Amino acid sequence: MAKLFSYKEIAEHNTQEDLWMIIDGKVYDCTKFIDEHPGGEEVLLDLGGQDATGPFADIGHSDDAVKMLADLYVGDVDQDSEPIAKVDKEPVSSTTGGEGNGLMILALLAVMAAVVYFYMNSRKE
Ligand code: HEM
Repeated sequence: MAKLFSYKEIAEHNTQEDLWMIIDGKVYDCTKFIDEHPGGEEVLLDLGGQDATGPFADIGHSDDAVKMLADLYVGDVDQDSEPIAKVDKEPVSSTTGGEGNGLMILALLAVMAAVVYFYMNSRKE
């Protein structure tokens, strides 16, 4: 039976010296392949420890590329394990962004109100 790895465990393999990724529920150790990848090492490093199913498919990799995966296979994803929240910081920054936008709209409204006020006043004179 294939060895099962939790999302958390897989996520820890995200460096140039130790790089795993998930494609179609399977776990691949791409460490030795980083230097050989025709698409460059950057894209692989960016997806280290994560699910690369979408990006891998989007490129339209050849059958040869798909066959290469067999050599890198180390096991399967434990689907019962807790998926890693993509980027923890994201909701925080988007909330801050939201607040920033709200303040910006308020400031704009205040400026517009002031402009209208002065315009009306200047017409009265
Ligand atoms: C371990 C997994 C991967 C293997 C074995 C692999 C293999 C290959 C191979 C053999 C090629 C040459 C073209 C082809 O035969 O399709 C290629 C190109 C490429 N790969 Fe990957 N790849 C992997 C993962 C990824 C991932 C996750 C990305 C993320 C975006 C990626 C992006 C690219 C790009 C941009 C090219 C260049 C395409 C071009 O210039 O036409 N690859 N890859």
